[in-house]
Amino acid sequence: MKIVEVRHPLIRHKLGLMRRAGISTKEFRELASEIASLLTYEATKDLETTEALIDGWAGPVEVQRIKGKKITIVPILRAGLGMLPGVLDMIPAAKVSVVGLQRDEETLRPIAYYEKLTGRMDERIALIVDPMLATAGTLVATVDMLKAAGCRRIKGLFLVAAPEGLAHVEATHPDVEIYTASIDQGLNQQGYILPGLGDAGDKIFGTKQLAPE
Ligand SMILES: O=P(O)(O)OC[C@H]1O[C@H](OP(=O)(O)OP(=O)(O)O)[C@H](O)[C@@H]1O
Ligand SMILES: O=c1cc[nH]c(=O)[nH]1
Ligand SMILES: [Mg+2]
Repeated sequence: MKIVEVRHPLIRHKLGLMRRAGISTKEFRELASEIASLLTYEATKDLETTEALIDGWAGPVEVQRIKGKKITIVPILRAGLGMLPGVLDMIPAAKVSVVGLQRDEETLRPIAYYEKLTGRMDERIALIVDPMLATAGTLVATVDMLKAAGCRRIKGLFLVAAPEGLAHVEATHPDVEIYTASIDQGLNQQGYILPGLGDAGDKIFGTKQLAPE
């Protein structure tokens, strides 16, 4: 299975800023979006291009264009919305397919509450975006939805991933590619990633903060 921890200095620096206790909503949002742009750059390195002849300023010129039906971005509500602007900065014409899932705080199982996918999913590369890959229950349920809609090429972009979640994805959907800014130490008893970022949804939306244990 392809798992890429993107260890670029800009990403490492920005992720370090995100880990500070007491970070503001504004700063957390900005950094989530900036790292999302950098992860998108890495995750789209293998897109196929095709040549086209166009009228340039000095006459005909051969240029490259991305081939085929292209990409749909799949933000997972809520927290995935925090990465969406950064991904759209890199791929402004992409269709966006939104899914909504929330983890039950007791069982840690995801509850799906929304699904609105764009057309022709079988012809697109899906770029799932979510800041956190913890147990991976949310990602596995999202991939199930996308595959049921015919999607065959799926990549996931995460700010932080836990080894337990990566093992879960590898056991269930080894064809999915994962790009993350960091593979962290692991999960605590409440299913939060350590050292992690805390509750990414709360930090992006300015709702309740996770109290330190
Ligand atoms: O890998 P998992 O164990 O499934 O956990 C990861 C999920 O948990 C968080 O969302 P949350 O359920 O808190 O929803 P929210 O985005 O609405 O806050 C996070 O944004 C992921 O979607
Ligand atoms: O560490 C975690 C795990 C799940 N969801 C979060 O927001 N943070
Ligand atoms: Mg949350």
